[in-house]
Amino acid sequence: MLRNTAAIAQKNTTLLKILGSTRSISNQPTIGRFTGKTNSSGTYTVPFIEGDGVGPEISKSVKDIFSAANVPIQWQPCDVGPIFVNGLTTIPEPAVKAIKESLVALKGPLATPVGKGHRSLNLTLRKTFDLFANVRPAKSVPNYKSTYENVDLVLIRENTEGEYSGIEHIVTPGVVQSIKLITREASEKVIRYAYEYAIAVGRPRLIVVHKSTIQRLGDGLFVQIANELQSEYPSIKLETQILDNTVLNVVSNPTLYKDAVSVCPNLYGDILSDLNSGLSAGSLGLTPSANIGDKVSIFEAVHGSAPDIAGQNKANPTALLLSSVMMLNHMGLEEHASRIENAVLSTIASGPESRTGDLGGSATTSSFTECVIKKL
Ligand SMILES: NC(=O)C1=CN([C@@H]2O[C@H](COP(=O)(O)OP(=O)(O)OC[C@H]3O[C@@H](n4cnc5c(N)ncnc54)[C@H](O)[C@@H]3O)[C@@H](O)[C@H]2O)C=CC1
Ligand SMILES: O=C(O)CCC(=O)C(=O)O
Repeated sequence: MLRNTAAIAQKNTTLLKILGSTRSISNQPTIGRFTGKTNSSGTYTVPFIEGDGVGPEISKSVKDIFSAANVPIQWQPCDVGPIFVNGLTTIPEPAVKAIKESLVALKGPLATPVGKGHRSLNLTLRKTFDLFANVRPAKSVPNYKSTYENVDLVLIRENTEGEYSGIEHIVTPGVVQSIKLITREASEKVIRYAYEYAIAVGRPRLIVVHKSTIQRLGDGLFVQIANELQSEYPSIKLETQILDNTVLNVVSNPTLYKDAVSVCPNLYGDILSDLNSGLSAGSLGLTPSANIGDKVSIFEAVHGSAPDIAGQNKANPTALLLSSVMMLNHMGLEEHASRIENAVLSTIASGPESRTGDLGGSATTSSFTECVIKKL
C-alpha cells in the first residue's frame, strides 16, 4: 500500500514537471471548508445530478474514471426535476436532504426553458443551499495551442442575487422592470471569500469588477464593501476596474491577471467567465467551477447542456472532470485529485487524436475517457 502511494506520488511529481503546476487549487480558503465524513466502509457518499443534454455522457466519463482510479466515493443518483410549491420552482425534498447530508454534490448541466415553465434549476440549487461564491478558474492547457498562451485567470462570481434575482414584473404593457438586487449580506460573503481565496492560492491582487459609474447604488455598494473589508486583509492589494475596461484588458493581454483574483456581481461574472474560457482554450469544454456555500458546495462545469451535440458521443468531459477534481481537493482527497487531473491534461497534451472535436481533435467522449483511464 505504502509502496503504491509512493509510486503514485512519484508519478504525479514527474507529470507535474511535464505539465507545469497543478491547475486546481488544493489550498482551501478558510470559509466554506468541507466537514463531511466517510461512512463505515471508508467512502464518501456524493449525490450526482447528471443533468440534461450532454450531461449523462460526460457524467459517465467521470464515473468510469473515478472507478478506475479507486476514488473512495460512492455516487448517489440525485434527481432535481422541478417541483412547484405555491407557483415557485423548488428542488424535490429527497435531493435537498441528500445534498444536506453529504455537504457536497457533483452536477451536470441543467437546461432552462426559455420564457416559460420552471425557473432555472441551476439558480434554484444555488439559492436553496446559499452557494454564494462561484469560483471559475480558466487556464491554458500545456501542449495544447489555442489563440492565447499562458492564460491563468481566476474569477469569482456572486452567485445568489444581482441580475439573477428573478424579480421582474410588467409595469404596463410594453414596459417591463427587471430588478438587479444587491445586498450587503450577499456581497460581503462573496467578497470576503474572494479575499480568503486570494490568500489561499497566493495571488496578491483582488480586482473588483463593476460598473458603479452607472449602477451607482448597486455596484457602488459592492465596491464599497470591498473597500471596507480591505483593512482585514492587508496582504492583498485591492483594485477596482470598470467592466468594459476589464473586457478590453483581458482580451488584449490576459497575463495582466495572472497574479490576481477577480470578483464581481452575478451577470458580469457569467459573461466574463465564458470570455475567460474562450481565451484559455477556445472552448467551453475545459472550464470547471465550484459553487461554494458555508456548509454545502456543488461542483459543475461552466458550460450548459450543449443540445447541439447531445447524444452524439462528441462532448468534451474535461470541464466536468476538472470540476470533480476541484471537488476532490475541496474534500481533502488531493492525491486522487492530482492523479485524475494529470491524466486528463496529459491526454489533451498527447495530440489531436486524443482530443475531442471542440479542441480540433478526433476523439469521442468515450475514446477520450479510455485514454484518460490508461494514463491514470
Ligand atoms: N450551469 C448550467 O447547468 C448551465 C446551463 N445552461 C443551459 O444549457 C442550455 C444550452 O445553453 P447554451 O447557451 O447552448 O450553452 P452551452 O454551454 O450548452 O453551449 C455553448 C456551445 O458550447 C459547446 N459546448 C458546451 N459544452 C461543451 C462540451 N462539454 N464539449 C464540447 N462542446 C461544448 C456547445 O456545443 C455549444 O456550441 C440552456 O438551456 C441553458 O439554460 C447554460 C449555462 C450553464
Ligand atoms: O440556468 C441557466 O440556464 C443558466 C445558468 C447560468 O447562466 C450559469 O450557470 O452560469
